[in-house]
Amino acid sequence: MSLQQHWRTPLCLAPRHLLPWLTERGSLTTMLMAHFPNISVKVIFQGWQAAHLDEMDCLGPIAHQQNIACREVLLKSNQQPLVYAHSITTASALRKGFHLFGRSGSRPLGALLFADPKIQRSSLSWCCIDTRHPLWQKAQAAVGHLPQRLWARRSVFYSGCDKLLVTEVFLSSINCK
Ligand SMILES: C=C(O[C@@H]1C=C(C(=O)O)C=C[C@H]1O)C(=O)O
Repeated sequence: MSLQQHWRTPLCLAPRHLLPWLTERGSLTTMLMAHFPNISVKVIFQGWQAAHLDEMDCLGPIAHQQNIACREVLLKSNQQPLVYAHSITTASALRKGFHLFGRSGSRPLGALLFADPKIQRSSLSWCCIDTRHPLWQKAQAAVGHLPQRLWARRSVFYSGCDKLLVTEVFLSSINCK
């Protein structure tokens, strides 16, 4: 059955082994480190990019007028990619609440986000993305061959009025040990 691609997909449709990963409210990086050896962050892209249509509304109307700062990474265990992550924020947020976004480098973004008590996180939402979704296509460009459908989650981090949208796509190698 081909699931509709929308971010209100009920979790009951997700594979059981992915549920702990899809629902983790703390740092995903920290959870990966607890289950896999030698976690590293490979930065695929860090710069300005247009937001995808299904992301625009998450950042609010300001995102329709401003450039969007984007960071794409692979979280890997040794050389095995586990998660493709895509994070976006606005130019004005870069100057204020998420001024460290552009300087994370190969440090996991979560190390910055979860260290700041002023930063709050919205609820998680989930989607089973397929080859039509731009993030599936970007993950494939980064990783190579991928299953036709991948489960992803996303949430908005808030620093005051500033917003950062983080989307994490779980690659087939991740299996909650
Ligand atoms: C938000 C977190 O940071 C992780 C690391 C990211 C990065 O370095 O760009 C992006 C998303 C997350 O998978 C986390 O650890 O939960």
